[in-house]
This record gives sequence, structure tokens and C-alpha cells, in this order.
Amino acid sequence: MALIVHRLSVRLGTRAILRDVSARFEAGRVTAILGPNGAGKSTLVKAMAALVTASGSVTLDGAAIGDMDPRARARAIGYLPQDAVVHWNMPAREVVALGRLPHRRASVAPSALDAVAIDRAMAATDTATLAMRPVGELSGGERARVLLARVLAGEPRWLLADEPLASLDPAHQIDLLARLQAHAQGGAGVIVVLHDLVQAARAADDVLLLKDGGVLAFGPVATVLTPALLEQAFGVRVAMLDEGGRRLPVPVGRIDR
Ligand SMILES: Nc1ncnc2c1ncn2[C@@H]1O[C@H](COP(=O)(O)OP(=O)(O)OP(=O)(O)O)[C@@H](O)[C@H]1O
Repeated sequence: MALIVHRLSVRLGTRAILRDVSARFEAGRVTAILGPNGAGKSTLVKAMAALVTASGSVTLDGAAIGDMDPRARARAIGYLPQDAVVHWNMPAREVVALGRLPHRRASVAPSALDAVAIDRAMAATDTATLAMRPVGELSGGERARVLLARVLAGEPRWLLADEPLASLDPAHQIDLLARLQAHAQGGAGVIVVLHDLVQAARAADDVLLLKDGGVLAFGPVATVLTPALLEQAFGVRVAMLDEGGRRLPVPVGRIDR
């Protein structure tokens, strides 16, 4: 099972945001999308969720995502946006329950199967104790975990998460990445936009490195998160830290140009 991006280009207004991006994402793996601010990471995941108009193609198990029935697509691809907002001040559990909508009719109460998926997603994101709290009263990090639970409750075969670590403390960052890894080990494909090089090296199997709307490198984490490529992408010098069999790149300074 694969999600294949072929020669994808996106223009917004008069600007070319993505240029000829091709990549093949495999199920069962975590792929981190990295790159400098403005490189096109969010635009790429939005295009993979059929949320922006693009030329080229995105296919899921051979079917063009733009041609899929929207409910079937929502069951297949879960999308967690950057800085997601919740417009209604509902209890957290009701927000998570919205993640089941691709599986049921909105007018029908959640089934026992829905309830199991909702409870499982809330346990996995450490949000069960927040279930009855209105989301408007939650901290940024608590709300971020509830929104991840909403996506997980939909049990998508592909999970696209845009900077999910941004408002989380270190313990919940580690938990969230472990949850994404577990989702991939369960057979799903996980694609996650990250800024933290160390966390990407810890959690990802593969890395897609974007720069200026194009692919600078794509492959297994050890082949992409190298000092040379990171210098080229970000203009930073990295020190490599050995930790638990992985080499973690720690940015230690800018390259003088
Ligand atoms: N609606 C839009 N109209 C015009 N340009 C846009 C629009 N949305 C995004 N852009 C531009 O597209 C480029 C890529 O944006 P995108 O959000 O995909 O980058 P990113 O790699 O996710 O950045 P960041 O790391 O800052 O989140 C940026 O230069 C941005 O200003």
C-alpha cells in the first residue's frame, strides 16, 4: 500500500509554491517532512489530503485521491492541520467523536464500535481525563492532544499531521511520536511535518527534505539527516549525538556564509 505523489506542483496566487514534487510513501512507516520555513511542507500535506488544487497526481493504492468519494477519502486519510482551531466549545469527548463521522451518519448516535474507537484514541493521547471539559477551557497542549485523538478516532489508513509537536511539553512530544510510531506499526502510513531534527531522527523511518518548493532529499532517516544535507537545507551546523542506536542531529550554530 502506497501513497504516491507524482510531479506535484502547486501555485497560490501568482507564486509557485511546490515544483515537481515526487515521492512514494509506504504504509507501515513514519515519514517526516522537514525543511525551512516557507519550503512548502504544509502545502504538500494539504495537497495530499486533496485540500489544495495541484497539478500532477496524488494516488492512494492506485486511485487518484481527487476522484475518491469524500467519505471514503476521509476514512482513508486523516489530516491534522497546523494550529487547528475548534469553533464550538464542546466537551472534549464530543470533539473526538467528530472523528468518527466518516464512519457513520451525523444524525445517528455513535455505535458501540464508535465508542470503542473514541475511548481508544483518548487513552492513546492521554486525554481521557479531559473528556467532559469544554475544549475552549483547555490549554494549547491539551487541545492539541484532543485534536490528535479526533483524527486517531477515525482510524485512518494514512495519517497526515502538520507540526503536531508545536504546543506540547517534552513528555507529551515523546508520547505523541510514540503514538504515531504505534499507528504505523499497526499498518498505517504516517506522514508528519516536523521542525525538531532530534525528534525526527528519533521517530521517523524516512525523511523528505524540502527546500524552496522542491525535494532536496528523500530516503531512510540515516541517509537524509546528515550534516551535509542539513547544512544545505537549513544553513546550520549540526553535532551528531549517539542515542539508543540512532544518530540524532543537534543544531549547534549557523553556517557563516
Ligand atoms: N494562500 C496562499 N497564498 C499565497 N502564498 C501562500 C499561501 N499559503 C502559503 N503561501 C506561501 O507558500 C509558501 C509555502 O508555505 P507553507 O505553509 O507550505 O510552508 P511550510 O514549509 O509549511 O512553512 P512553515 O515551516 O513556516 O510552516 C510560503 O512562502 C507561504 O508564504
